[in-house]
Amino acid sequence: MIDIAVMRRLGDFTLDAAFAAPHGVTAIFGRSGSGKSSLINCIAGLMRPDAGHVRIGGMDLTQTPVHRRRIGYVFQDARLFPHLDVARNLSYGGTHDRDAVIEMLGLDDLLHRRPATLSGGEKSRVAIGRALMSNPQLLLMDEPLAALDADRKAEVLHYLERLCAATRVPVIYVSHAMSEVARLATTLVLMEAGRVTRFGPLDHILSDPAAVPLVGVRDAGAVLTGTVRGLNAADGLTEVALSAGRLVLPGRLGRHGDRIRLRIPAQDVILSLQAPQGLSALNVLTCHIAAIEVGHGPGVAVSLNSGSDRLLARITRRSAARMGLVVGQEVHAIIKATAVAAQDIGGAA
Ligand SMILES: Nc1ncnc2c1ncn2[C@@H]1O[C@H](COP(=O)(O)OP(=O)(O)OP(=O)(O)O)[C@@H](O)[C@H]1O
Repeated sequence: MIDIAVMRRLGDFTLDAAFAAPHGVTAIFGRSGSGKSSLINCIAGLMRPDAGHVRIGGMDLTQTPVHRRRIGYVFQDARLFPHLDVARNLSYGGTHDRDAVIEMLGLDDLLHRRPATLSGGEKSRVAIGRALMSNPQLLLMDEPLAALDADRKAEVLHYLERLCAATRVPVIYVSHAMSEVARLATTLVLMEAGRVTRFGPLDHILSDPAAVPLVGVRDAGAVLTGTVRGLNAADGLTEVALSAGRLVLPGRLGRHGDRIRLRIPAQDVILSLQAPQGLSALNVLTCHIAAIEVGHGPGVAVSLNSGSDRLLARITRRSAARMGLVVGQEVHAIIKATAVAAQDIGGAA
């Protein structure tokens, strides 16, 4: 269990953040300036909180000297030693699980290279490997993909997914990119102006219409887990089975039987009272309205039950009134296949 409550004044800014999370991957999400880095620095011991505690498995790290905290830290920039090759960079902090880490992060072919010859994505993978080989009791990652271009991001995200699914080391992952968070995390911590506004299981928060203003309307969207049922090579579409329906999505998304996670942006879900016909969209799920949350603006967030899955739709207040939407009502959710972007699809942890 991770149990954190820290207070720290920084000029005009006050960090006053508290949350608890089970082991697993905890994502700290918030916009720039919300205090994510200050919080992670307090956890790492790089910044001293004025008050509070950071308990990991019962040990209060704020009462533990930094060199005894056993924290692995991966920064935005890889911070490798330029004069050492990858093998020596990796073993700098220790050689814990060396072979497994090298295999998991695909580092075998890089061991004799110097950092200057590596791509940004390769550097990131080495930095993550180095942190793991120091045998940490907690792994902190502060926007590890922020400095990478889209292709390198996708490459490292793939390895991070494997790591997050396989490792028993609790991970705290800081990001302001919801597509990363939704693919990696089990617990979500939302931050705003130095405070934690919400924390809990990622799928609960992302399908909760009341959390939409905290997540941000553009980033709002439920995360579902489905099973790959088949790839149609002729038209390049993959069929994914959900608990009460199927989605057809573009691209090759794993192999038959794989469990995958999908993030479906709330703004890309259209609601219909009747089962639609003669529509180009391939994905229609029959749902029941679980909750309706009227925001301050023109939007309304609607959460939907489809079997045991939860979807989230964001429609205008005007549409909701015109359709007479009420809790319990049956509606049809239409999802355009291309609304689910490649970066929003990943292996299920
Ligand atoms: N040493 C300091 N003195 C004064 N203000 C500080 C100090 N360190 C951070 N701040 C302020 O605290 C706030 C939170 O900063 P922090 O870097 O923790 O945010 P963040 O959520 O990590 O942002 P980003 O995503 O841009 O990295 C900012 O307004 C920042 O200017």
